Amino acid sequence: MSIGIEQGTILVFVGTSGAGRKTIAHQLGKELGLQYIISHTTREPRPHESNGQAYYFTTRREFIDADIRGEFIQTAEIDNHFYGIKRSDVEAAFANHSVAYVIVNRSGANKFKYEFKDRAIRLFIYANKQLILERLEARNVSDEVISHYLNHYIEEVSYRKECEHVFENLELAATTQQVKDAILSHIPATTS
Ligand SMILES: Nc1ncnc2c1ncn2[C@@H]1O[C@H](COP(=O)(O)OP(=O)(O)OP(=O)(O)O)[C@@H](O)[C@H]1O
Ligand SMILES: Nc1nc2c(ncn2[C@@H]2O[C@H](COP(=O)(O)O)[C@@H](O)[C@H]2O)c(=O)[nH]1
Repeated sequence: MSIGIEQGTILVFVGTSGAGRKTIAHQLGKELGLQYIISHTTREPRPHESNGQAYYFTTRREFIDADIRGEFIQTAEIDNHFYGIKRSDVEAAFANHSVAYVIVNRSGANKFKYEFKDRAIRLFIYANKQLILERLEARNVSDEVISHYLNHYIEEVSYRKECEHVFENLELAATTQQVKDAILSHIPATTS
């Protein structure tokens, strides 16, 4: 069944980098049958990231050309890298799903809210800076990535007041359940 971009609901996972957005979003994506809309980026893949899974990795030239052709629904420049989600990927997601999700920063969340209005549900997930640092160090994440995460902390954390739902991710299973309950308050349990 084709829902179309005009009727689909978009879940916008936003928050402080490293707080657990990806872990929670993908877990619930699997459980609830939600379609992930993958971003395009010009940054280098990190260890364990493959093309078409975490991101579509692309060159600056390709990204700029696609942007000039008006292919992106939104773009952001973060730490000298471009990120964006293509309108065609959003349309493809809603061709056979009524609910899809994205994982973006605050400017991306604002853009989806502007485009989808009440059909955009912003789920803000955060943890305190010290906790993020400890979790990332425990996972042997590089110093460069850690400082990239923490440099944007203040800018991102202040966005929580504008979001429909806010979660502090202390205990993973409990937070995942809270996010699930919030999602199910907007959509039926079977979505695809
Ligand atoms: N409640 C939790 N307790 C301990 N570790 C957690 C918890 N939630 C997530 N983590 C771990 O924290 C790390 C960061 O999580 P994740 O990659 O999901 O964050 P993120 O917010 O999506 O970050 P980004 O998108 O900026 O990379 C992962 O190693 C994940 O397993
Ligand atoms: N506005 C957008 N933000 C995006 C997009 N894709 C990812 N992101 C956010 O960028 C930062 C950095 O991500 P990282 O993977 O390089 O650490 C993070 O907050 C992402 O959620 C996008 O298409 N648009």
